[in-house]
Amino acid sequence: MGDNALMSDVLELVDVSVVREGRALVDQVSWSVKEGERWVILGPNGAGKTTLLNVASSYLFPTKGTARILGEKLGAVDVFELRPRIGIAGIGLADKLPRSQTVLQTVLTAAYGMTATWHEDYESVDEQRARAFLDVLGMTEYLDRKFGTLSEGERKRTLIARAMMIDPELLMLDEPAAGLDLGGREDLVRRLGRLARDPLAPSMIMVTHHVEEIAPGFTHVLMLRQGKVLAAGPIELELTSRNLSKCFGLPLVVESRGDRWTAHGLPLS
Ligand SMILES: Nc1ncnc2c1ncn2[C@@H]1O[C@H](COP(=O)(O)OP(=O)(O)OP(=O)(O)O)[C@@H](O)[C@H]1O
Repeated sequence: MGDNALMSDVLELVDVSVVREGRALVDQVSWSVKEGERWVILGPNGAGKTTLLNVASSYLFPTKGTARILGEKLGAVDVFELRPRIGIAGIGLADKLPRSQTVLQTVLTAAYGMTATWHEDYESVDEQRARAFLDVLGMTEYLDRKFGTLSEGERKRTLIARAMMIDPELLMLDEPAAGLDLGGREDLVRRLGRLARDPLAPSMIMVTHHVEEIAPGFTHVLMLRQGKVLAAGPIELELTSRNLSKCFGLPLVVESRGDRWTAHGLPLS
């Protein structure tokens, strides 16, 4: 990473609101993500995290405000040119992918912007890349397994490899550790940590509910509550007990141990 002057904005939201049925799901959010940064979006259920991620990935237009993604202004750019530059690993995608395709095919099809069709004429260089990403995510033993037979953790790791396959400039991870058991979560956090610390890896934005899921190497946090930004900035400055308590609406203590985070509620008096 260079110094600030050298970093360009990967994402620049100015006063962005998303209003539905008279309610601001995202409320006057101003937020910028610079190249190379790794952001965590934290917030309780219904805070607007997914809505914000949908704006940041060009799938939702703000009702008010302006959004620039990878230097392009939403509304003035052809989103079909923009979207291939953004990798998204969210469990919503899993339902759209054919269950009968193998893990390798599931990742390979991403290179061609498809969810389904499988050709026999993929370039061998693409296959090598798909194998390499699956290896990074610990999926080498599952290459020939049908996607539909994978466990949730295996499916999530496959989806991250798939998102990497397009060589994205921005990688979005929507609750990648939700539903995983302790071992699965720790395995994923280790792998995400390796990715986050790789200077060649894309800028990243990860949505989560739990500070325990923040992998080492993540640099910034944005806390949302009722659609509004409560805090945004470097993790070591903003991930405080005070901010987290306000964010989740009850007294919480957050601690860092080594390069990881934990949080717990205070006992009832
Ligand atoms: N199309 C819509 N119309 C009306 N309300 C909506 C719409 N989409 C989402 N909402 C509401 O907006 C709020 C924010 O939803 P969003 O999914 O962004 O929250 P979230 O922080 O991702 O929540 P969770 O942690 O539960 O996934 C929720 O109260 C949700 O019910």
